[in-house]
Amino acid sequence: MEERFDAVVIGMGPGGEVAASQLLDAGLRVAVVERELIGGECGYWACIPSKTLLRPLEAAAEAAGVAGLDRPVPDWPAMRDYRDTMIRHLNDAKQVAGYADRGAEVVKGAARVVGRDPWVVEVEGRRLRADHVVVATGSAAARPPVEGLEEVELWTNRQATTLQEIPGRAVVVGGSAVGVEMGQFLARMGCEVTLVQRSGALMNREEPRVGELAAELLRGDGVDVRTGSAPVRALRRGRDSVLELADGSEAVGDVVLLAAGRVPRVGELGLAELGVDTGGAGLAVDERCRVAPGLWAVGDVTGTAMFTHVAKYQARVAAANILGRDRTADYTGVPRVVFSDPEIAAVGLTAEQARARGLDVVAAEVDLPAGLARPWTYETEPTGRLGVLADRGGRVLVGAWAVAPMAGEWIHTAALAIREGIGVDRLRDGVAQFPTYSEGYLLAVEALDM
Ligand SMILES: Cc1cc2nc3c(=O)[nH]c(=O)nc-3n(C[C@H](O)[C@H](O)[C@H](O)COP(=O)(O)OP(=O)(O)OC[C@H]3O[C@@H](n4cnc5c(N)ncnc54)[C@H](O)[C@@H]3O)c2cc1C
Ligand SMILES: NC(=O)c1ccc[n+]([C@@H]2O[C@H](COP(=O)([O-])OP(=O)(O)OC[C@H]3O[C@@H](n4cnc5c(N)ncnc54)[C@H](O)[C@@H]3O)[C@@H](O)[C@H]2O)c1
Repeated sequence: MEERFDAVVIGMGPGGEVAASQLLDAGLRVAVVERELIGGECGYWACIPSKTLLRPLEAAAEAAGVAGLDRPVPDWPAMRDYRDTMIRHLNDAKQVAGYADRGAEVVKGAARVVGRDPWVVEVEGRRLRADHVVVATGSAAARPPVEGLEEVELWTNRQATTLQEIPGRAVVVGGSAVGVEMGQFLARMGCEVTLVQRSGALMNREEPRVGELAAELLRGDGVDVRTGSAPVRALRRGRDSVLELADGSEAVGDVVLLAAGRVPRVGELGLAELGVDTGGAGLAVDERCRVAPGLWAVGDVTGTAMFTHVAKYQARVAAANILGRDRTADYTGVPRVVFSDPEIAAVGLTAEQARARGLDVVAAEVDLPAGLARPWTYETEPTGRLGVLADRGGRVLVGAWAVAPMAGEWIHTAALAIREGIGVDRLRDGVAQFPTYSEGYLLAVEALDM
């Protein structure tokens, strides 16, 4: 027998939760399907535990960096306990009850789409028929094709973010957001970290300068950063987990942490069998987050910028369209923040991306302590760099990055300017609060040769 719904949401990470909430609030009859925990990767094994673990180390470094305070000593059992509170001890009973109270049919189990026109979703022997299906199944850690990987003590983000004890030595494979955040966390907790990055630079989707600064800050924490090298073979030597690298060297640890990207969770849904194209780097969606009539996808599964804020944004776009309000997604000016200490933030285009779009761009980089008061009131040995990129023709900002304290907060000035097309001349007329890091934008736009 088929149970009938207006919408079925598959996967209840941040994308699924926002989609389901909007549809429930609008009075639709909604079934939500989750095979693990409501809250998704983000809530239990990604954003929330990683940011919770990084914060005490940032606070300790901040205390050590001001006059008159000593560096506090991290209390690992207390940090671990708070992390466990934040990840709800991997228990989503309250979330399940909360959605049921709001009128959702909550179904725990792995969903498969088994029928089209109308859409039918099968979970644990139940058949859920719906006018709309929202796929929000997220992504899993990519496993690089390295011979012998099964031999070593292998961690993904899941083991890293729920770790109980700090390993003595770790090899981190991948040098972008996960690698930089977890590499710094482990190093600051006393672990000997080797970070192996295939690309010639860390954070290789950002400006090369950002990668240089990221490498500098990790090296400052004692991380052995090896760029331009990837593992070719893995093996166990006694208790050691060993990676042989393409350049002939070795990286040795007690654990090997995979931070080499994510793979959208598409394959197990049965969509290919129903004629849906699943061949790309994610479930392809149009600007309304539609895959096919009545079929929608949001979040990491779409392979679009894999961030929680993007998943939630796409969910708002898809829900609006399901509810009959025409809305399209615009990814201009979406911020990208790595929560290292100091934070690494970026938004918009890199110079290379801008030139590929035919823009005539001009860049400027400023040393914030050289021009501002705030870095000096903030810490005794201040650091901070801000870069901006402008289009000469349109006289607007098209990109920005910052490596500085709290950059993840004040990058939003640039995000808004880029999204709304606020002109360089208008920014040059800006008045930011004294003394703040935000004043850096005036220095940077004044430094632009245009
Ligand atoms: C270590 C780490 C740190 C991160 N930190 C940040 C950060 O600070 N900020 C940020 O913006 N992003 C961060 N990200 C990225 C962020 O976690 C993802 O972009 C976000 O989780 C995507 O949300 P989602 O809803 O698409 O998917 P997910 O959070 O992956 O949720 C998908 C859900 O679908 C369920 N599911 C899958 N298949 C099925 C099925 N067949 N049937 C039923 N249920 C299914 C899963 O169990 C899961 O609960 C981080 C990622 C990692 C790995
Ligand atoms: N603060 C945040 O918002 C945050 C934090 C963590 C993760 N995330 C998101 O989660 C996703 C996954 O992050 P990620 O850092 O794992 O992936 P990523 O795709 O951003 O970067 C993977 C890195 O690994 C490198 N790499 C790939 N294969 C390799 C190999 N075989 N050997 C060595 N290096 C290799 C790549 O050059 C790349 O720099 C990203 O979309 C990221 O934006 C966001």
